[in-house]
Amino acid sequence: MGERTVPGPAAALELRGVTAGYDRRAPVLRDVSLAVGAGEAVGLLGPSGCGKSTLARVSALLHRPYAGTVLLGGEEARGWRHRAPRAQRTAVGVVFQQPRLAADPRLTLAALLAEPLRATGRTDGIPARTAELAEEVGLGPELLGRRPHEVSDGQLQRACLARALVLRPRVLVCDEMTAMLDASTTAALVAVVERYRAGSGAALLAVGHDRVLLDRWCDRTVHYADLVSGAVTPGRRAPADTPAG
Ligand SMILES: Nc1ncnc2c1ncn2[C@@H]1O[C@H](COP(=O)(O)OP(=O)(O)OP(=O)(O)O)[C@@H](O)[C@H]1O
Repeated sequence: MGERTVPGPAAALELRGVTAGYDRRAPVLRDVSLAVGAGEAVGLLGPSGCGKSTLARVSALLHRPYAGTVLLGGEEARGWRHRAPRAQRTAVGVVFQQPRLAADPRLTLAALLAEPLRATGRTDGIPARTAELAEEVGLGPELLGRRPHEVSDGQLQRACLARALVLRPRVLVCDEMTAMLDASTTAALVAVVERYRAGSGAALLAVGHDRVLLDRWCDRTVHYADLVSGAVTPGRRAPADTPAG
């Protein structure tokens, strides 16, 4: 009798042979593969301009690759940006480096937090959910009525993180989330992410330049160069990173 193959648990996020960029003739990502296991935290290092943010955007279904496959919980992505099925779009939360580019300047922080709830028709209990999240990320209630230009970068990034968590994603992508922040705000936001992961079992892909932070924060740290043409095996450590950017 032939040996039975028992399938392993599906990765929370997987990129298989992804080629992507902004010009088909010169893609930024070429045949890149990466798997982030369910509940796993993976740090991604790499020199400035190598394509980490592009990879983060592909992972969050915000940028359509030219070739290759993105899987969420073992299911192939079936669309990109607003064409992604709602269940897949909401399975990934993303936080970018620059909150001022990511946040709509016309919205109050309360409206910013509630936006994904409204967009997905989950309008019941919005004030309670936004208050709960604001407290979780350390945003005082007096800040919720302010607009982005009336708060600090750190406060706005706390709001962006809360917004990324409001739909309780299975995967969180943090693209240099703390690069603009001081040490205490960095520690506070990392703690928020870790509390969320401990409570939800969500996976994390944390892109950054700070090797010490990523090593401390994540289960493993991979280097972008190791992702090209072949998956990184769990447990493999990245070689020393050259600080860049
Ligand atoms: N919207 C865009 N249009 C054209 N080219 C772009 C665009 N965004 C990024 N690029 C280019 O794609 C390449 C990879 O950029 P990306 O932002 O993914 O790199 P990165 O590794 O995140 O860099 P950094 O560490 O400096 O943030 C760069 O050469 C960049 O100039």
